[in-house]
Amino acid sequence: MNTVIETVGLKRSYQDFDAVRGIDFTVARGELFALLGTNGAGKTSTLELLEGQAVPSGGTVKVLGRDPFRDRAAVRHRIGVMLQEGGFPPELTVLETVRMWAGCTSGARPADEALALTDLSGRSKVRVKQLSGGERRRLDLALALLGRPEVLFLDEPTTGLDAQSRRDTWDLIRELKAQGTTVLLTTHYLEEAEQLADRLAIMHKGLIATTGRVEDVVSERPSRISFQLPQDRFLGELPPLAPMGVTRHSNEGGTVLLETRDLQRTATELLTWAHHTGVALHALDVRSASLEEAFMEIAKGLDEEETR
Ligand SMILES: Nc1ncnc2c1ncn2[C@@H]1O[C@H](COP(=O)(O)OP(=O)(O)OP(=O)(O)O)[C@@H](O)[C@H]1O
Repeated sequence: MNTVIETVGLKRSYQDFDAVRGIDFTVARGELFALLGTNGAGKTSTLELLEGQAVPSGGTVKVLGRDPFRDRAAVRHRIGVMLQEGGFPPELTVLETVRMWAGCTSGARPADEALALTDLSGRSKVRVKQLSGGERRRLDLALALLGRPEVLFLDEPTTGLDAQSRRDTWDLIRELKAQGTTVLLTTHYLEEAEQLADRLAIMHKGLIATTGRVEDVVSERPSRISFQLPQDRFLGELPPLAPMGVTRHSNEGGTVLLETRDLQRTATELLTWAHHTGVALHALDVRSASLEEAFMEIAKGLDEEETR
């Protein structure tokens, strides 16, 4: 594996508050790694350490084999950074902003190319202060792409974008990845991680709660089947639940909920039973585990552990 980003026991504290409490992860060349987490989990604090904007309080971070803070001169021109809130001079036009930035970037793409990539060509003469929130995000991205970076750091790149712009940005990120760019992004949109990420980490209160490929993180969670039995039927009439693959069950207010790690087997056996006994399962809902459920359970589970 050609490791491009590596953190070991990485920590960041603000005065006496530990925002990042020792995290380890690696990102290989050409990979897209998504950092997810609840508000205040420590994503931006981590990203800033990777970008060389701050010194860790503990542990180590390497980007392209170097310390991004100490070896800033060697690393800076090989990375692209899209901050959560880029600050631009409000009176400059979009084109002037890109040209100004290009002047400080070695080997910059032509300004027109950066604007075309981010679908801002039609807005080049508009002053920055007149852009919508979504257009500003795209201008941020255009600037991050100017130096044809090997590694791209994107902090919530599609926040504030409408559905179409979000999908266009995903296409652009996929294209950059196909060209070999390594991408680390933070996002609150779980669908974004599902669409783009090769691997992800879910952070909670300064720690990584789980990490892996999307399917691995999701497969740790159970799938669910829920339905209502007719009033003259009882849960006990079903075949034994454990051999059907059911790991947990409940029956609240007439709604039966079955959890299973073998959705196909459980659903098949349930429907076969219903067919043979002539029972109608009302409001039947069969649902695979999703990243959203994994996320919610992790956040909830860790909170419960802390309050114990
Ligand atoms: N400069 C600072 N001084 C003190 N505390 C800070 C500072 N910056 C961030 N924090 C705190 O550190 C914690 C982590 O913040 P961070 O911005 O890294 O979280 P995040 O995961 O990016 O959150 P969000 O999803 O809300 O953007 C939060 O509790 C935040 O209040």
